[in-house]
Amino acid sequence: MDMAVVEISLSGCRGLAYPDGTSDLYEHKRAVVILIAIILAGTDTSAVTMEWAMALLVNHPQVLEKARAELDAYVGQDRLIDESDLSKLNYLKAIILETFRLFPAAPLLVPRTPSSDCTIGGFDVPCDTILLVNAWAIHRDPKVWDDPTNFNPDRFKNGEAIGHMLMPFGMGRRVCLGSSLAQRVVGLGIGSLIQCFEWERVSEEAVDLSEGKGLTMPKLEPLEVTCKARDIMKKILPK
Ligand code: HEM
Repeated sequence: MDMAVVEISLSGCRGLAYPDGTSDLYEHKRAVVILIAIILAGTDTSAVTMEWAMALLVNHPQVLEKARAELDAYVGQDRLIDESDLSKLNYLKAIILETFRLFPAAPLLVPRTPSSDCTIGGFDVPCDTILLVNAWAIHRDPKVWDDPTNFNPDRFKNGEAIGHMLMPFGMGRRVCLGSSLAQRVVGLGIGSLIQCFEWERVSEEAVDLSEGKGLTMPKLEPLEVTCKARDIMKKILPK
């Protein structure tokens, strides 16, 4: 298909315009729906994950310190973390995996319906039953994880997720198509926050990690923290 111009307007569809002057309203609608799905599925999920990661880090200053040391060793204080650095930052990757484990942004994944009668885990499931996969519970199952409620990035050696029990992006045919982008966005976001600022809780009390309600899983109380710019900020901000 030739390149086409998608014109999105609040008032509705204007058509998908091809270079040869033709247009296609149906294709246009499909393109808009896909774009909206990507924006909806891709923004809040990543933002919520970064908030959980920061909440966990200020509650575990020794983990934050170790992540800062890794960033200072591999990236330094003269330039901002870049996408190409992420593959070397194993501890940062482990922090993000551990955040995904404890607080998956889509805890029930996306509902499934079997197209024929089947058996799942010993249960007879009739065709068209709506099934929910509770990734949140699987991620905290003591049969699968040691000390499951403890935030311990070291369980992901070399920043690698082992096995199939970590499923923040779902699994199978309908797996999240933005998972690679999301891991980079969250990695760069959290990495630059750690590199550029010193973070602390607003009080001695640990940040409350209760979950709120929502399509994605937000913190019940929005995160409040204090931050102080590190020296790198003087170098990277325009004079
Ligand atoms: C931390 C960030 C993200 C998390 C935790 C996340 C999680 C998920 C999960 C659990 C699913 C359902 C998969 C399943 O049921 O097997 C999903 C689907 C999807 N995600 Fe993500 N996602 C994230 C970021 C993104 C981004 C950045 C994009 C796009 C740019 C995106 C686009 C989508 C789309 C389009 C689907 C539907 C796929 C389908 O039904 O075929 N997601 N995501």
